[in-house]
Amino acid sequence: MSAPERRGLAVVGGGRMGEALLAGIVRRGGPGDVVVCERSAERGAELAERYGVDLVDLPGAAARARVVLLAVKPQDVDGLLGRLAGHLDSDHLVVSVAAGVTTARIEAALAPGVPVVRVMPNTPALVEEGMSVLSAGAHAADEHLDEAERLLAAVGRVRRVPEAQQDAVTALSGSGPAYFFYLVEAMVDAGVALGLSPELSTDLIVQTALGAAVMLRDSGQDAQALRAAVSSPNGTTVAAIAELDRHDVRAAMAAAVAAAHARSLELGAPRD
Ligand SMILES: NC(=O)C1=CN([C@@H]2O[C@H](COP(=O)(O)OP(=O)(O)OC[C@H]3O[C@@H](n4cnc5c(N)ncnc54)[C@H](O)[C@@H]3O)[C@@H](O)[C@H]2O)C=CC1
Ligand SMILES: O=C(O)[C@@H]1CCC=N1
Repeated sequence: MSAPERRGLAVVGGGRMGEALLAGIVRRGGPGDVVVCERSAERGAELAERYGVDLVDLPGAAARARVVLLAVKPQDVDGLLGRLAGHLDSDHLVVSVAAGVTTARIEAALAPGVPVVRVMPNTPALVEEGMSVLSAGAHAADEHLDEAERLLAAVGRVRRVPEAQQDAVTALSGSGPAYFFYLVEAMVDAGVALGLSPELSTDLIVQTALGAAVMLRDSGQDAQALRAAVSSPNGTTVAAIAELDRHDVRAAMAAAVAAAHARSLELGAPRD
C-alpha cells in the first residue's frame, strides 16, 4: 500500500508562539490545509474559531499534515513525542520551535529517518515581522529546510545556522523581543516620573522604538553611527548615555544574554 497523500500543516501546541505562527501563516495563505492540536480543549476551540482551522487530536494531526510543527514547552516535548512518534514516518517533516531541544533528542524519539528541522522564531511573527532561524537535523535535506523556510517566511525573515549556534540565537532573537519590551517599560515609567501621562509617554516611546528600528534596518548605518547622530556635543543624549554607562547597562545586557544562553542549554539537556 502506498503512503497516504498528506498535505498541509499541523500546529501542535497553540500557546503564545504557536498562535503567533498560526496567525501569520493563516493570514498569508488562508486556513486551507492548516490544523491545530491543543491539549487544552477550551484553548483549542478558541483557536479553531479565531483562525477558521480544524481542531484535531495527535493522530489526526499526523494523518492530515505533512509538516508537523511542535510548539509545546521544552519540558513537554518528550511526553508529546512519546504519543506522537507512532503516527509519524519519514514522509513527514517535524519542525520544532522548542528552545534548547536538539534535533538529535527529537530524532531519538521518532522512527528512523524522520526529518527534523529546529527553528527559533520570535513573537513578532504575529505581525509578520518575525525572525526565524533554522537548522537541519540529521535526516533533513535541503528540500526540508526549503520547506520550513517557505513556511516561516510567511511570518518574517528567515536565516539558517549550524545547530550549534541555536542556543545563542535563542538568547538573542528568540528572547530578544522581551528585552526591547523591558526597555520600553522602563522608558515609559521614566516619562511618567517626569510628569507625562502614561498614554503620552507610551505613544512617544512606541513611535520612537519603531522609528529607531526602521532606521537600523534601512539607513545603511550601524547602531553606533545612528546613536552618534542623536548625540549633540554636550547635549541631553550625551548626559543620558553617561548615566547608562555609569550603571553598566552593557554589562547587564551581556549577563542577561549569557543567562538566556545557559538556560537554553539546560532546557536542551536530555531528560532522566
Ligand atoms: N514565547 C516565545 O516568545 C517563544 C517560544 N518558543 C518556544 O515555543 C514553545 C511554546 O512556547 P509558548 O508558546 O511560549 O508556551 P505556551 O505555554 O504559551 O504554549 C504551549 C502550548 O502547548 C500546549 N500543549 C502542551 N502539551 C501539548 C500536547 N501534548 N498536545 C497539544 N498541545 C499541547 C499547551 O496547552 C499550551 O497551549 C516553547 O518550546 C518555547 O521554547 C520559541 C521562540 C519564542
Ligand atoms: O522564554 C523562552 O524560553 C522562550 C524561548 C525564546 C523565547 N521564549
